[in-house]
Amino acid sequence: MRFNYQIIVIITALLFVLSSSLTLINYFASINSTTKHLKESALPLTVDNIYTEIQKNIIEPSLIASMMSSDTFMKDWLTHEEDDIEQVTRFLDTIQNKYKMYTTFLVSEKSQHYYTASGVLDKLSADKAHNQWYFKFKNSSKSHEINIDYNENIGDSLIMFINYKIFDDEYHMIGATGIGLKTSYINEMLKYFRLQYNFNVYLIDEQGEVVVSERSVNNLANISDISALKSQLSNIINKNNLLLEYNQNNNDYLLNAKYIPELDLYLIVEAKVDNFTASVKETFYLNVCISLIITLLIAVIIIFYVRSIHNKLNTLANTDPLTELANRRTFYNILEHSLLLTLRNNTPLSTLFIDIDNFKTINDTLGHDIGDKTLKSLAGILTSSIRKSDTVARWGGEEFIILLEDTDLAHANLIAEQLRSAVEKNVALKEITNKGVTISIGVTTANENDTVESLFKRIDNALYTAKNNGKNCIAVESE
Ligand SMILES: Nc1nc2c(ncn2[C@@H]2O[C@H](COP(=O)(O)OP(=O)(O)OP(=O)(O)O)[C@@H](O)[C@H]2O)c(=O)[nH]1
Repeated sequence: MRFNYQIIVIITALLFVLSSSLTLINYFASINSTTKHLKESALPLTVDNIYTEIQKNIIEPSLIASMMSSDTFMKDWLTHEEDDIEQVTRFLDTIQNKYKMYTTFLVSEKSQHYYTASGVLDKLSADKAHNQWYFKFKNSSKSHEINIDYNENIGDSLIMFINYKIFDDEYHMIGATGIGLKTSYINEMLKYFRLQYNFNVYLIDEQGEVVVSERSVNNLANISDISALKSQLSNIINKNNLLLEYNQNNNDYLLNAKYIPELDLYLIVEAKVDNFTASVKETFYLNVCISLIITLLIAVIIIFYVRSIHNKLNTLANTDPLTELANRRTFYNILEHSLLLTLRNNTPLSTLFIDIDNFKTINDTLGHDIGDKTLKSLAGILTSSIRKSDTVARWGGEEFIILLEDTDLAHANLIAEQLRSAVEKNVALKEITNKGVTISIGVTTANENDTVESLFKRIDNALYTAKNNGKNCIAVESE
């Protein structure tokens, strides 16, 4: 019986396909739920959180600047010849310290003086490059603006200015005031959003220009520079709380835009989908490896288990359970093969057919167990008496058969006689049966025309003759 590996391969493949399919289904379900969670919950919630943070960090300064611009003291001071500078510097200093601003300032349209908490810092001139912001702002229609700029009078760091125009009662612009925040502080805030929520956060104006962003991480100048978003600018501007999906450089992004009226800017919160599905992908690869290992382990266990059953069945099918000798079927196959080899190699092949004399009497007088013991003991004697290359089998009942390879009739006769004598004298058999056991043996040798059947017929005749000749003897049936 040959071991069939094909079925093991099919079972292993089926197991692998099954576990891989489940892992794949699980993977796509996880990706879907992660993306859904991102779209429907994480992103909108984060936008609200960030909006609150921005309110705290930018809107509050913006309100302070707005409050400064409408302060009556400021208006009065500007319209009354700017006579007591100390008064205005104290005002600017109080606001700066109270709200922990980096700087506070006031520009007088009339004198073109730039005041800070330390006094007059500069005299503005349209010719000076770093004063250009004021003249642009003055000429714009905006009442306030956010301007990120250097101010060489304050220091070399980049500062975010929140500028508000000051109007008199006739709505003439009489100056500008506001506060300055260090952009490193804004950078820290945006960096916090990125690290805390894994989102890229920035603020754009109506033209799509990026007004506030985390420098060194986000170098985007205008949202239209993202080709996938070029056509979406009007949607971002017109629809509040817009959710967009786009692909840039083979990466999927989700973008949520929200208008912040206090700043007149649009908050953009952008999520790279891969950043959120990376752990799902890692889990997927891990699951594939685990299912592969488990499938292989199951395959190995199946192979070992099926092989052991297969071996047991093989043994059961080919051996006699009582004596553990080859059974009739096995012997038949071996004989068939040996006959072919004999013909081909022209070597002699002999067989001995052995029958225990009066075995029925042993069973009847001493019982079946003793009969079994006698059979086992005789099997041991026969096996140990022949060469390893020869075959001994239990033919059935109390009959045994021996195949003697490369043995002619004379030699087979000699071996038969030795066996007969050894059994007759065997002490163990005498102990088992009290009076000992004898056997009759039929001997023959194969000729070139022999088939398994013709050889059996001859050897059976030989045994019959031996029995008829009085048992405990050998009879030869020549070829
Ligand atoms: N204990 C035992 N007895 C068996 C087994 N197989 C066959 N027998 C018995 O062997 C006996 C064979 O009896 P017979 O065929 O009459 O042969 P015999 O008594 O040896 O007589 P001769 O062959 O003429 O010497 C029968 O009683 C069977 O029941 C077995 O496995 N165990």
